Amino acid sequence: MLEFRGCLKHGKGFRSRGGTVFRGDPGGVLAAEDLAARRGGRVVFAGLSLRAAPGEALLLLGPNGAGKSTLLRVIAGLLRPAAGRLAWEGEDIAADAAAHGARTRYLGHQDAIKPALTPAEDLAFWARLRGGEPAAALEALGLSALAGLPCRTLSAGQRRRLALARLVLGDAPLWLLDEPTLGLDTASVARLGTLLAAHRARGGIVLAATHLPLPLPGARDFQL
Ligand SMILES: Nc1ncnc2c1ncn2[C@@H]1O[C@H](COP(=O)(O)OP(=O)(O)OP(=O)(O)O)[C@@H](O)[C@H]1O
Repeated sequence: MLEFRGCLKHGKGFRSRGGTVFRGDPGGVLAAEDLAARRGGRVVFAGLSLRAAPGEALLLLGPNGAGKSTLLRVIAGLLRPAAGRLAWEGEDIAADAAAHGARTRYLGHQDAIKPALTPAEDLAFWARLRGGEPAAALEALGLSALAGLPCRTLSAGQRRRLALARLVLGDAPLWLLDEPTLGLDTASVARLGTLLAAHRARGGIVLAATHLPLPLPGARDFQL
């Protein structure tokens, strides 16, 4: 059984160490209990429990096919668990899927970047849904100089940076990242490290699946 037990409820009205709160969501504890997932009729994992408190980061580790992406998709609410319970601040995430969607940023393998749009247009679209400043998001990932180019001309690493730039739009306390550094150069990995540190300092949670080194000091390993 995979375990990371010790689920405790924090009180409502959490304030982060930096004093900043997430608008519309005060931050909270994510807890999974006895979670199971099935794909293609096969059980990928079962009996999985974990907990992440504000400011914490979990590194999901394991061989190809272990279920890291599956777990992130389940936590994102994109895949229904076959068993078990997922809770935010003690409340089942299924009870309010819209609220869970609003508090979650999920970076998957597919980036859904439209080839004809520019990075500025892409981020403006997401900013209309989530809030935030596209220019600041471009700057955070070093994309300002590429803001007006059609996305079809971006390199693989530049596309990844654009997908990462969406994370910083709006206020979402739960970041779920699948191989976030794939294709990134050294400077971009460092930029991502700065973003992750700022997110955690505000009380945000990071769950990241990766086979590559990730700038997440103090992250707990979670083996699948
Ligand atoms: N759409 C799908 N339909 C059926 N089976 C799937 C599907 N997606 C994944 N699987 C299976 O689920 C299992 C877990 O896959 P998953 O992508 O979660 O693993 P992973 O740990 O993220 O792997 P990797 O390190 O290669 O990214 C694998 O055995 C895979 O074949």
